[in-house]
Amino acid sequence: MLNKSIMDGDNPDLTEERMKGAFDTDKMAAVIYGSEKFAIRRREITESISRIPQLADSKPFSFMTREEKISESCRKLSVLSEHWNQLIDTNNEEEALHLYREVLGLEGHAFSLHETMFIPSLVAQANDEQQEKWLGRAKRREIIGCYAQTEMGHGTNLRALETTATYYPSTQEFILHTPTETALKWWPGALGKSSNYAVVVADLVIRDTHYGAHPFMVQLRDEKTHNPLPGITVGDIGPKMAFNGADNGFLGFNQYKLPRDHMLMRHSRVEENGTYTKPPHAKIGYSSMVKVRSRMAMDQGLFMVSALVIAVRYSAVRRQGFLDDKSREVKVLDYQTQQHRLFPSIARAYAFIFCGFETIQLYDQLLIDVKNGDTSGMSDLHALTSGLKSVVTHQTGEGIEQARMACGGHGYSMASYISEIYGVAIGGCTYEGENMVMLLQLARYLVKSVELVKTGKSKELGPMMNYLAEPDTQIDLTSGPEAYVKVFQHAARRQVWKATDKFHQLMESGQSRDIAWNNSAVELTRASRLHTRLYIMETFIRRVSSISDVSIKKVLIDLVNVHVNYEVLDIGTYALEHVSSTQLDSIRSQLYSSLDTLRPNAVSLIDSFQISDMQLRSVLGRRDGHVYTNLFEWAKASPLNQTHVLPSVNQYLKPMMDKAKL
Ligand SMILES: CCCCCCCC/C=C\CCCCCC(=O)SCCNC(=O)CCNC(=O)[C@H](O)C(C)(C)COP(=O)(O)OP(=O)(O)OC[C@H]1O[C@@H](n2cnc3c(N)ncnc32)[C@H](O)[C@@H]1OP(=O)(O)O
Ligand SMILES: Cc1cc2nc3c(=O)[nH]c(=O)nc-3n(C[C@H](O)[C@H](O)[C@H](O)COP(=O)(O)OP(=O)(O)OC[C@H]3O[C@@H](n4cnc5c(N)ncnc54)[C@H](O)[C@@H]3O)c2cc1C
Repeated sequence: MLNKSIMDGDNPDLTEERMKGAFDTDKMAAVIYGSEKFAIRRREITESISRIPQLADSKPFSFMTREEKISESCRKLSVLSEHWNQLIDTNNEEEALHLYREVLGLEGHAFSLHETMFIPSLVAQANDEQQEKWLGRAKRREIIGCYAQTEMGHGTNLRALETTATYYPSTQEFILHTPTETALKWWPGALGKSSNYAVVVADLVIRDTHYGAHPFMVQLRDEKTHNPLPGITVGDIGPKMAFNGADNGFLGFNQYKLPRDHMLMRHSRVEENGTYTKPPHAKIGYSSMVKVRSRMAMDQGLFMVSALVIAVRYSAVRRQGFLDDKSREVKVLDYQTQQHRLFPSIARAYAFIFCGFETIQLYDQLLIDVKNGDTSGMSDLHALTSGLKSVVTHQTGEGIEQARMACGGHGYSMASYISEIYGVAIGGCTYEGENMVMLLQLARYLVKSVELVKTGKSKELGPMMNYLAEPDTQIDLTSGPEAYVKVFQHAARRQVWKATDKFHQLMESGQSRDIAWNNSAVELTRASRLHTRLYIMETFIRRVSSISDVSIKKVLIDLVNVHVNYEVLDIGTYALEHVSSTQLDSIRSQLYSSLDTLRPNAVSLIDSFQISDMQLRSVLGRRDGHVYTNLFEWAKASPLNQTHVLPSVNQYLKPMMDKAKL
């Protein structure tokens, strides 16, 4: 059996799809998740969870209030606490994240930021003694932490954060203070009600000198009563577009005293007498953000996959309209428009996940290098992850929204759960640096790279930048995916140079650097996007070329073909400089035939992600494909259907109708 999801009693339309798949889904899972070992561990963890009934949702999530969602996730966390060690290797971050996704889903919970930013901040920023004191406690979950940086008035411009941490040598303490309303910390996940500790980012002040944003370990609540400590104002910021299982919070300090050794001092130090030692790299304190950005291609890829699992499975059981055979309606997955809506996103999701593996490894390596005193890789990774987080979050949002529309009316129902996936994923366009701002961070790096080429220093170009120094060449589009890489290189190079030239010309015309930058910003963001999409394409092709299993490689090459054709057409306006409109027509034909080629493997390609029904929380995306019966059951469970006559009918509608009858 090639597709391991085939089960007796499943919807025959889905079974038929799974029989058509030309590759082994377990083998594909090993490729997706980086190793056979981890793919097996994922399945084992999912299987073990299913044997603990208390970890199941106590009722459909979509019918829960915000308070119920928060209470439900806390209940499950307490059940999990009895099983951590038997379920996962607690030192393995990927296993922990898989466990969280399976049991708690994506709407957030008390530990939302604990694993993703609080512990990583301690790992990267705390010195050995501080790690000794707090890291073990955090890992054992004796304390719950979050990452409190953004303020009501400033998120993007970290240099303008208003919260101060003023050091007094006489008492060897910092005083944390919130000088204005806009200085209130605002947004941190799990801050409002759950966390009792936070890594707080504040402006370090010593003897009236401001040293800028630095991280501090701060206790917020009493460990026995969970009440806020004196001098601390903390609470929930209210409901959000999605992610409402998380208590994103506000936080204010009123002259709150903090011992000297609570500043995280791996890289910068304040001595007892107030002497300040600066870090080896000015932006080293930003590392927790780079850590999350380096994960975002993977995490967003998985968000997009969840929506695609739902849309592709549903499209294989939804029958509507006719093609040749007028005796039976077709699966909507057979329509070219449906395939065009979904398959390029499947390709992007695979590509994002392969990029994600690469950037996660790059971050882990950087962490080791920085510990050994080598900060030289920081700029490269900052530039790469800034562009990548911006492109993947935007394209993931587009892909999920198309997946929702591909499910027709039922996609709009919470029964599909796609709107929740969209709401959570789209937050990624904003958190960890607003997308435009991060594209402009990459643009700084691109402009500097062009300046190196212009001044004859091409040898100093960073990784992935050599193409900026290369001349345009003839492109032979029949020579395979590499030709499409060339098209992207041409388009990205041209746009990067064009934007840089514009910026330089504006400065030469007398504009200040900042004004010239602002007046070139749209062109600069375009350059960043093209450069990043080139990186994604190259990584995808490189990863697929490295695969040895013949059947897996074949279907992934089909997927690469969908990707490269779609991507080049999508940047048609830039590509036109290098590709004729006749060539674009031929790319269009190739795209349509590559959709056709991929069609028999569509369900197996998304089954390979092995996302459980528990995690998916979608009636439309059920693995067994029994959509209609369960849709009716789901609707019957609506709180509105627990009584025939609602109180509001008796109170308002009936009297109104009765009055109208008189
Ligand atoms: C459990 C399952 C997991 C799945 C996921 C579930 C979903 C999770 C849901 C929710 C999680 C939410 C987590 C979100 C948490 C947050 O949002 S935390 C807050 C994040 N905040 C930001 O990202 C703020 C963005 N702003 C910045 O990063 C900076 O202000 C800035 C980089 C935009 C500017 O910094 P500034 O200090 O003003 O520097 P510049 O003058 O612009 O640049 C000077 C040079 O420094 C270089 N640089 C900047 N940053 C870095 C860095 N990190 N590393 C290396 N270098 C850096 C910059 O490129 C400049 O270099 P040049 O001078 O050479 O050009
Ligand atoms: C779901 C979610 C979870 C979050 N979790 C956390 C958390 O755990 N901890 C935490 O500290 N924070 C958290 N945040 C806050 C988040 O990091 C910030 O909202 C984010 O960094 C954007 O900053 P901002 O809100 O100040 O946006 P703004 O900077 O105010 O953005 C508004 C507009 O201004 C534009 N803009 C701003 N500056 C520039 C510029 N220099 N050039 C061009 N355009 C510019 C932006 O592009 C955008 O269009 C979270 C946010 C969300 C939505």
